[in-house]
Amino acid sequence: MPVPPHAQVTVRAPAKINLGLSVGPPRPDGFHPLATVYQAVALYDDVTATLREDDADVTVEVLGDFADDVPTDDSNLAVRAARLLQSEYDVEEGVDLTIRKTIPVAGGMAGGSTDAAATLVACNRLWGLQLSQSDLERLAADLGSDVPFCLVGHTALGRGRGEQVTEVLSRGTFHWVFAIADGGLSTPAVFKELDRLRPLRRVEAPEVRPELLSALLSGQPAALAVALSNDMQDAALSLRPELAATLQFGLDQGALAAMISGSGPTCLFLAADSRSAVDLAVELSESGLCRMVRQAEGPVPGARILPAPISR
Ligand SMILES: C[C@](O)(CO)[C@H](O)COP(=O)(O)OP(=O)(O)OC[C@H]1O[C@@H](n2ccc(N)nc2=O)[C@H](O)[C@@H]1O
Ligand SMILES: Nc1ncnc2c1ncn2[C@@H]1O[C@H](COP(=O)(O)OP(=O)(O)OP(=O)(O)O)[C@@H](O)[C@H]1O
Repeated sequence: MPVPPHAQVTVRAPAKINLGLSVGPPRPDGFHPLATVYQAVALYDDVTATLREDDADVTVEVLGDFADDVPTDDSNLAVRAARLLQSEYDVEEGVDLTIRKTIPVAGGMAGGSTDAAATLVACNRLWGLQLSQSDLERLAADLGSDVPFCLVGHTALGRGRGEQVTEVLSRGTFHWVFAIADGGLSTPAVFKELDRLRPLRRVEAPEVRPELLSALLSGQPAALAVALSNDMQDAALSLRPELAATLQFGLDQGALAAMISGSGPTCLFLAADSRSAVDLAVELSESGLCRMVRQAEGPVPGARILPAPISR
């Protein structure tokens, strides 16, 4: 039976990378203050929300490359996002969620966070809540530090624990290649390892490097390559030393820069142009150093509703 309009909404949700990730000493609440520059890249999960009119249940089904690694109970971040909307706005309807996953799980690319952001956008439309972008950003911050950025997308500065997001000017398009590792890394475990490796008294307040902001304004990949930084890289490499060989391989094959993505273990490479990105992706695929390789451009917008398919 055909589904009536607005009984089903699909939202496209991008992965994020951190072009700069500066981490301060832990706060009393256990979170670390950050100064980060996020960029949304064209590697997407699609979240489809289908209305349940007869009850308030929330269900989730996960399809795609990494489906087996994603929980389908109430710990799924997309389910948590739907339930948060229900409880805050006394919603009496339910939703069936389908996540088509392309973003690696526990890969340092905010896969779960972006599914949560997409679910907020989808259910806002599905349930006719008419919440503003700033309402959604407030709810997003309750779901996770990366979730507000996943709503906003493009290139943005993240402060606080990462949830305070302001857009940053960036010119042009950058070409990224991702080496996706076997298995994931737990974000809290990588923050813990970072604290173990650094003598805390000497950890300074987090800051964004001015050369990163000017490189983004210039739109020049060579300028961006020397401005990238990630304070979590040493901690991720300490937990997964074999990733150093993947980073070095990419540099040997002509990447302008190589870095761990967020908390890892995904390795990201900046290519000079789309042609070099294809060449690098082929070499990495044949290297046997990673589970799979993906290419994506950035920046791209945050979670966005896709046009409904045309039906007869
Ligand atoms: C590593 C990054 O991806 C960089 O953008 C984020 O900081 C992580 O963001 P996230 O996965 O949305 O993290 P949350 O779900 O908010 O927090 C998960 C756990 O990570 C740690 N955490 C997270 C963010 C932060 N600024 N400091 C932290 O110490 C805490 O142990 C927290 O309990
Ligand atoms: N919708 C979801 N997609 C992926 N993982 C989810 C989801 N919901 C809950 N999880 C759980 O969250 C954990 C972290 O997954 P996620 O893919 O968000 O990590 P990440 O990309 O490293 O996060 P970040 O970059 O925000 O730190 C997974 O191990 C999984 O158990």
